[in-house]
Amino acid sequence: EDGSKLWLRYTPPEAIYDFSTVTMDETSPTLEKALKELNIAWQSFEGKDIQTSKTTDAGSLVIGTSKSKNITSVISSKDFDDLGNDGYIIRNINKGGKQSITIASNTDIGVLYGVFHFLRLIQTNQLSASINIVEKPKYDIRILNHWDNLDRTVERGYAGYSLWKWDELPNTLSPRYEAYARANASIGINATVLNNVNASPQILSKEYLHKVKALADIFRPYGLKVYLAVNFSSPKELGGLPNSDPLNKEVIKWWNDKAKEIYSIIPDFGGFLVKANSEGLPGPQDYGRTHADGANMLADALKPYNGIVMWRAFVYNPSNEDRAKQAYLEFMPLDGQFRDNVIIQIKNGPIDFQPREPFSPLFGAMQKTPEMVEFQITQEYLGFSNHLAYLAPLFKETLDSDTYANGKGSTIAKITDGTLRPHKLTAIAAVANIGEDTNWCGHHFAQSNWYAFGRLAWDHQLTSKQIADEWIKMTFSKDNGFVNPVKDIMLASREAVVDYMMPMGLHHIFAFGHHYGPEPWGDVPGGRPDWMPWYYHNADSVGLGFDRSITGSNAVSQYFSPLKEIYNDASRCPENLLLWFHYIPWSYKMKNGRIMWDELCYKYNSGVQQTRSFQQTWRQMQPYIDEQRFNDVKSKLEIQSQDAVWWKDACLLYFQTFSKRPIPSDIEPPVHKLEDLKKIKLDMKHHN
Ligand SMILES: CO[C@H]1[C@H](O)[C@@H](O)[C@H](O)O[C@@H]1C(=O)O
Repeated sequence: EDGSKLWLRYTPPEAIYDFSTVTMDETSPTLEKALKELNIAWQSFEGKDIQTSKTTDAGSLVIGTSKSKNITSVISSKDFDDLGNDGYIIRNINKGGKQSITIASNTDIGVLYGVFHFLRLIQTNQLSASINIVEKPKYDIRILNHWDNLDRTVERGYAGYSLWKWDELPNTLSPRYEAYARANASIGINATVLNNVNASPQILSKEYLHKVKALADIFRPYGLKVYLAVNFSSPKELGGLPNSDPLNKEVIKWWNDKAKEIYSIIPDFGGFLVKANSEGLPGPQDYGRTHADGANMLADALKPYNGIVMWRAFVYNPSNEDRAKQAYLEFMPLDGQFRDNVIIQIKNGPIDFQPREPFSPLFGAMQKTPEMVEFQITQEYLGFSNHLAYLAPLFKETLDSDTYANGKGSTIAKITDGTLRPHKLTAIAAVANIGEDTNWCGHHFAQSNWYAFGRLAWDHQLTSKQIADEWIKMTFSKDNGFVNPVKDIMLASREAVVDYMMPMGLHHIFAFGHHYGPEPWGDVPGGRPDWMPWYYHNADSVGLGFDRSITGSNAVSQYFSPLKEIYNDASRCPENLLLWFHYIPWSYKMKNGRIMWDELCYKYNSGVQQTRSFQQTWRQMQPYIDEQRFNDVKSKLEIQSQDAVWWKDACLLYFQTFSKRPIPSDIEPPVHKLEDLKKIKLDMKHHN
């Protein structure tokens, strides 16, 4: 039992609904996958293949689209009006005294999603006799971003090499390609960007497009569309043109021709994801043009084929006095200038996937431009694949944040899912944590973040608890003795990471480059200030934190009222963001009466204690699961708790050189010396 089966284990549940015969009177590659899935489950539950029949008398499970006679004879056509492309109905229908469950959709992919939902209900013991479910996704495009390079290294990937074996494609096809598509379909993910946003121009070469086509062909029956990240300089680098200026006619023609070529090879190609003028990558600004000029040129090339452009807002610049302000400053003036097949892809926070950030103030601010969230599933800043950090609470914290853009209740979820702004395009993205490792994600619990992203992209109203509950039951065990304590670990885990790494709004005090361990003292004389930890923490003899108030960088003014006033006022600012928005004296009184320095010590300590309690709980879980996964998780939790101590010691000992105050006597005293911690950077390599 190695974890390779993800949440698709189909261990026999308490009660099995009889679907030994499935009725279906249509066929398509996707419907065949639906039958195949039912068969995998039935094999696992009962050790037998399912039978299929074309008429409803035979089976107790009927599946099909609104074109199926079996379906239209029991479900009225108006029930399909509201389902869109991906929605479905699962209904128990009593016909002449005979019960049968019907799974129906406008499309075959909707049927497949319905089948996965039905199987999830069985596996989690939730299928009821009176079932009547109508579901459709909140977002049209539910997309993974792979940061996979063509040499198969993965930027910020901690689960081995890339799944895509470019050297073997298109002739040799790994079975994992289908397994990947199937896993995505099971949670409603319907799109994927195959390559890194730091994109090689080579991906658009004819040779690579044929490799991409091979993957697209495997993914298609599972409803998974392929997109590519493109390098803005491709016309120059790949096409040999003198420049890649988006207003140059030759450049425009190059992209038009390229789009035509792509669609002749992959007719349902999704579109482009672009990182431009960010971290040294080329972009329209190289030619004095704007993000809108660049995005629109690509959008025009893709438009005839219904392709879209996801243009990233991840930009920052050392000349700005506050990195957190840059995206807003660059993009707000362009609101209203983008084509209708462009969507702006914004990281959840204004800096960079930190354990906790406030939401990016761009959300809701661009009134005329569709916006989408980019989350990071891969744990670049949350302990890689070594630390257990269940991210649904982080994702939901962003989605549930009220921007006040259209008055109270303008949550990021409602801004981006079309509820408040009827944009043509709605989408949600996350940077994948998937690699070649047998268990896909490096840590068994990291699979839950892939799962949670898919589930929330489908329905952001689901709670973190519900998602954890179903994931645990399908992945490990349905026994409450296991489910409840493990769910508690998961639900507490992200906050524990915040506590032992960067509590109270601290951010970006990571070690240079690898972003695993702490390096609050880090400095490169003459280096870029916005890459230096001191730029973010500002520790000195008086206090700690980044002053983003009106009298500081004034980043607070990028938020709508009343948030800007709340964030601006240290006494009203949520304490978990205090040092994000304010520079606070060490002796400042917190709401609980402690001074800021003491509170910082208690927070770091609490993070460490939580990792210890995770270990304790996990040790009791041995009877419930297989040896291998039990031990894998046990040793990872050990690493996590050692790392937590390292973080606490490094940050407290370093900040103490400024605060000059004692560490409260009732917390664990540091076991390291600051000089030693400074000598050895905490790197994941330590543990291998
Ligand atoms: C793909 O590059 C990444 C880079 O590795 C990462 O450290 C930073 O978080 O963000 C960049 C981005 O999102 O573009």
